[in-house]
Amino acid sequence: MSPLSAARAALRVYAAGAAVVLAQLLRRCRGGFAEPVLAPQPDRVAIVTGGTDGIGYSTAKHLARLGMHVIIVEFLYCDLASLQSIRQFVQKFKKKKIPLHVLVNNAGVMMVPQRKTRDGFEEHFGLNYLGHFLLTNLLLDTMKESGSPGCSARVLAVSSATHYIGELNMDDLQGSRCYSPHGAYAQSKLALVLFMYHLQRLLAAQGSPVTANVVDPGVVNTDLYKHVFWGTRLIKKLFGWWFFKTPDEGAWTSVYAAVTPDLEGIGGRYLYNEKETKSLTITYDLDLQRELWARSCQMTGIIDMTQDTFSG
Ligand SMILES: NC(=O)c1ccc[n+]([C@@H]2O[C@H](COP(=O)([O-])OP(=O)(O)OC[C@H]3O[C@@H](n4cnc5c(N)ncnc54)[C@H](O)[C@@H]3O)[C@@H](O)[C@H]2O)c1
Repeated sequence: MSPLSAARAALRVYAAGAAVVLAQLLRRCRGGFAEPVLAPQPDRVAIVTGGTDGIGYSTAKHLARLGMHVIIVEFLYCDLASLQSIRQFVQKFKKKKIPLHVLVNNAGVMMVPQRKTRDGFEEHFGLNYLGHFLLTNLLLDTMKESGSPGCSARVLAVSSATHYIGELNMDDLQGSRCYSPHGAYAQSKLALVLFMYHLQRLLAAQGSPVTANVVDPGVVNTDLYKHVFWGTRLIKKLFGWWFFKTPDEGAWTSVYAAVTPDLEGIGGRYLYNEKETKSLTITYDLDLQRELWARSCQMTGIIDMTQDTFSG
């Protein structure tokens, strides 16, 4: 990415954020956000990555209140910036011999300075996207066993409105030529959408009782903003309580998508404010979905089952 493209990416991220904040403000003036009413979920198990803070903590809390057994990644230690740590986490989880009905791929970092994960991937791409790609793939067999027709297991990925201005640079996924923290964050959130859509097609083709959807929490008052420009941090500090959603409000779309009967058997959707909405046009590009999936399999060292499923 050239310096000019990096500046353009920053402006576009701020413009996308401002548009969401404005819409949230209008909604606040018209009565605000209402907590979805959901039925108890006893005997169901969920994993929420990044469940120690912010939206993830609120998601875990709400799911636990509905009666779910919730595993918070970090309490069962998992560093999503390390492929080895993810594999160890999955091994530990599987030793528990419990089912898995809901996986919320929520953890993330935003606009961090250029740095790498333990495996040498750019941090946004490696942690926000690839870490969840590996985690999900390693847990899929358990989820397939845990779901049943009429009571599917559910995979969710927490994306963001920034995906709308994201660009997937297949020639330089690690942003090594010219790093833009804004572009890298947006790319990781775009990759998550492509991932969920492709996964859903794969699961549907296999007739698996597992669905995959994307959730967008809106702009939420959390610590995610600690690396953004100081002026933005100041605005958040002064007006965040009014402009931004609270972490509980930000979690509602995740909680809704995790348990609502309205989405039973339904996947491949982008959900915002508990409603389906369109994602960026290129996210529906099947070739791009397939290409990213294949590259991600190579990068994480897992076998690509896509060819067998779609040709068989
Ligand atoms: N806050 C917002 O306005 C907003 C908007 C759109 C999308 N999101 C997305 O929501 C998700 C949650 O963000 P948040 O706002 O609650 O931020 P947050 O900073 O409050 O929480 C992030 C969580 O991710 C965890 N995490 C970070 N690095 C990790 C690692 N290496 N391994 C395991 N866990 C790790 C942290 O421990 C923390 O629990 C993120 O994916 C973010 O991109 C947030």
